[in-house]
Amino acid sequence: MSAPNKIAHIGIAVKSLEKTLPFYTEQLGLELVGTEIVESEQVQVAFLKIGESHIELLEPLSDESPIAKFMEKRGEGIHHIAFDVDDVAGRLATLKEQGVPLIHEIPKAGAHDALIGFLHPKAANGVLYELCQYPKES
Ligand SMILES: C[C@@H](C(=O)O)C(=O)SCCNC(=O)CCNC(=O)[C@H](O)C(C)(C)COP(=O)(O)OP(=O)(O)OC[C@H]1O[C@@H](n2cnc3c(N)ncnc32)[C@H](O)[C@@H]1OP(=O)(O)O
Ligand SMILES: [Co+2]
Repeated sequence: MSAPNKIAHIGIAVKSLEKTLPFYTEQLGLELVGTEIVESEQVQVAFLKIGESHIELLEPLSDESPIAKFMEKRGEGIHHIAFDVDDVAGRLATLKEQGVPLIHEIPKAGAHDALIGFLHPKAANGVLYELCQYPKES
C-alpha cells in the first residue's frame, strides 16, 4: 500500500465558527478558504489554509451531529486527522480485508466534493482518522 499524499486537514470541534474564526484569521494569521454546510454530517465547516494542508473547524448543526455528541463527552478540541489519498474506495476495501475496524466501508460525500471515509478510533489508539479523495483538478 502506497503512503497517503499528505495531511489533508486536522478537524477541530468548536461550538461556534463565528466566535472561533477571528482567533485563526486575526491572531494566527491563517487564510480562510471558505465555509460550507455538510448536511450528511450535520456540520458547518470552515477551512483555513496552512501550507499544503488545512485546519477544518467543525460546528454542529444539530444534536444529532457527531460533533455535538463528541463535544458533549469531551468538549471542544481536536476531533480527527484527515489523510489525502488517491483511491479512498480501494483503501477502505483493503483495510476491511485486513480486519481494520471502519466506520464507513464505502466512501461518502464530504466537504469540497471530496469522497471520504472514517476508520474507527479503536483501530488507531483512540485517534479518529478520515481518508479523503479530492476531485482531480482539470
Ligand atoms: C465534513 C467532513 C469532511 O472533512 O469532509 C468531516 O470531517 S465530518 C466530521 C464529523 N463526522 C464524523 O466524525 C463521522 C464519523 N464519526 C462517527 O461515526 C462517530 O463520531 C464515532 C467516531 C463512531 C463515535 O461515535 P459515538 O461517540 O456515538 O460512538 P461510541 O460512543 O460508540 O464511541 C466509541 C468510542 O470512540 C470515542 N470517540 C468518539 N469520538 C472520537 C474522536 N473524535 N476521536 C477519538 N475517539 C472518539 C468515544 O469516546 C468512545 O470511546 P470509549 O469506547 O473509550 O468510550
Ligand atoms: Co474532516
